[in-house]
Amino acid sequence: MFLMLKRETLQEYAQDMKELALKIMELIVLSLGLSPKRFHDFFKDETSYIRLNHCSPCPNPDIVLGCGRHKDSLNVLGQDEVRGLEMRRKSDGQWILVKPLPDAYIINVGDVIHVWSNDAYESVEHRVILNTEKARLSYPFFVFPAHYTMVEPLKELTNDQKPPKYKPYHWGKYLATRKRSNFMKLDVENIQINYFKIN
Ligand SMILES: O=C(O)CCC(=O)C(=O)O
Ligand SMILES: [Fe+2]
Repeated sequence: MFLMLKRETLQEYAQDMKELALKIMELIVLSLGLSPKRFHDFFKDETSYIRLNHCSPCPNPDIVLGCGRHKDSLNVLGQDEVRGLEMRRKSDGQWILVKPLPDAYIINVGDVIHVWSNDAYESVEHRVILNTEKARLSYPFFVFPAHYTMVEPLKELTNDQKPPKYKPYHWGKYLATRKRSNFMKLDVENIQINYFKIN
């Protein structure tokens, strides 16, 4: 399959996605009882991007994944009509197939909001399984803070009764470490926010 996309089209799409993602973050922040612009400074030098995932049909979907299990930072995920995305249900660890809905995005809250909110919001583990007959396309927009951002529970949300549940971590270093791990195909662990969890 060939995908012909003009640079301007993707730039325009990215701009719209960024506005949508920031709007969603404002709603999340409001729900935490903070000022809607509380997260904005983290994104002054944002490092957001679009990923285009194309999975060809596969005769042996039992032995290979389109995308191994992982968690992300906040992303707005568009997908075509081919099923493949699975989310891990927390209660029993089962993988649940996400039915694609026409004209709907999936909002993945992701790790950074998980940590900023000190566990009020939770990042969900997911993976992509392959289809025997059909190719599949997905196009998540990841809204990433500046590389120099220290990610840690927001001070306003922690106190002596509710201590921070994560140690601060450097976003750029975290990303670099993840990129070096095997993120792609194997059912193996890669670095996750629980590495910074305070016991
Ligand atoms: O293809 C999908 O539906 C999800 C892809 C994904 O999880 C990712 O690119 O991080
Ligand atoms: Fe993902």
